[in-house]
Amino acid sequence: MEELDFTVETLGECKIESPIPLKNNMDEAHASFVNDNERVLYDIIYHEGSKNNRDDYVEGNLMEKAGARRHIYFQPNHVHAGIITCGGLCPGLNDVIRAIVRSLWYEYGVRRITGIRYGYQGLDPNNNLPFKELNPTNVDDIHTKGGTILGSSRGGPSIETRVDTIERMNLNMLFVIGGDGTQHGALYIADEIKRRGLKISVVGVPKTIDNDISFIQKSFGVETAVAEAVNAVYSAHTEAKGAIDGIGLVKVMGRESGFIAAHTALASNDANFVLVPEVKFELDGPNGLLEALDKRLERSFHAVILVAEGAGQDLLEASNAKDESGNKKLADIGVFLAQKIVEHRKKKGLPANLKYIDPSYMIRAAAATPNDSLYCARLGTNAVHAAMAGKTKVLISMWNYHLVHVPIGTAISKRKVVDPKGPIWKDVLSTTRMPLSMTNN
Ligand SMILES: Nc1ncnc2c1ncn2[C@@H]1O[C@H](COP(=O)(O)OP(=O)(O)OP(=O)(O)O)[C@@H](O)[C@H]1O
Ligand SMILES: O=P(O)(O)OC[C@H]1O[C@](O)(CO)[C@@H](O)[C@@H]1O
Ligand SMILES: [Mg+2]
Repeated sequence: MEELDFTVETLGECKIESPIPLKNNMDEAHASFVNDNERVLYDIIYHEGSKNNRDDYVEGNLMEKAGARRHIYFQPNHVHAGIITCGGLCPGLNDVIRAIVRSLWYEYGVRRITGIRYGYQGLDPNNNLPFKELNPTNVDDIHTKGGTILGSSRGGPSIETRVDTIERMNLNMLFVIGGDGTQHGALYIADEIKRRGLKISVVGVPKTIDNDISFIQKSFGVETAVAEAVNAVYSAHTEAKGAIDGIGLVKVMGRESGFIAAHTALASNDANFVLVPEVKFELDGPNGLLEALDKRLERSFHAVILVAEGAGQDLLEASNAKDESGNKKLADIGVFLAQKIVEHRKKKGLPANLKYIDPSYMIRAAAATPNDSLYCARLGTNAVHAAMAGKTKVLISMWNYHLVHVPIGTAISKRKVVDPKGPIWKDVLSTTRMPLSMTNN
């Protein structure tokens, strides 16, 4: 078995008794403390034939269980906590902020909580973005809204400048809510903090509708994104069925990982073609999408195509443009496909009734579904427990239905993608009955 590094870094020994049992309605029996050496198995599959399956459970493949510790590192009344949200929007950001604030305030009695505005840009003094004091009153109903009350951004100042600001603010814990880029930034910030000999805990909460961060069962926001995308596919299907040889085309986000498209296809059962970045496809020729689409229309008189934004980039004109964070700007596969399909159908003298729906930002800006809200609440609360216990360079993750600590370095070591030979893609092929010959993986 591949050996992974799940060793979590801590700032020092935990010598302070946790105040949780003293707070509010909580007694010792309900505090539900987690022993610091409790572990969750990374791999719960029994591998038949393995000489001794227990040999696989080497330390590296055990994940540290998240949760409240009986003894903590920080004295609550000395804590000044910072919260930052970075990268693209994602349903549930406000839920996580709310959970962090309430857990700090009510479970630990922390009274100094500061929101940093507009992501890492808020750590650049040149931007003059005022900090926002946070408390249970001003986060009270934010979970009912999409977006982030703190604002977000791409790009930002140098790591040194970010840490200078953190140092000037006198923070001793920073909660970093963001995607892969954000967590890269968090790791470098934590490295710089360590280099300066500061005791500041950096805890990440992985945010992404793309679901592309590794060692996380499912990122928060993904479920809401899929629910919204299903609505778009429903509309595309309805439009397609209402026209002669109607074609519904829906584009969803997914830069390098096509989970939104794959999960939406499985949830809606209305998509006939699903195009994701992980699986190359041809447009023209006997094995191309256009030919397969014609055949489908001949047979069923309507078709729905669901495409992830990162799919088919090899068919488009490459550009070297990058966004402020250094992410490659993608060409618009949705508009491209819409044009090519209409051109192709017209050239053949066939009906070209195509309706194109791009719900990308509607999906991302939606408020979290109840299940996502519940997940965010648990991630936020457990991020607080981790920080109070002096854990650093760590993300809160759900793995095998347990909340665990994953070192940020491990989580960002590889991107999670839809495996073209894995069970999710197999089910997509099976539900869509898309011709295998169309994809040349
Ligand atoms: N390699 C890196 N080193 C340091 N900081 C980075 C790095 N990549 C990104 N960041 C920082 O992280 C922030 C967010 O990154 P990015 O725009 O890539 O979004 P993300 O966190 O990946 O989220 P998403 O892709 O889901 O929108 C940026 O403001 C940038 O400052
Ligand atoms: O338009 P923006 O803000 O650059 O964001 C687009 C990107 O953000 C994401 O939604 C991730 O947050 C990607 O799926 C997408 O490529
Ligand atoms: Mg990213």
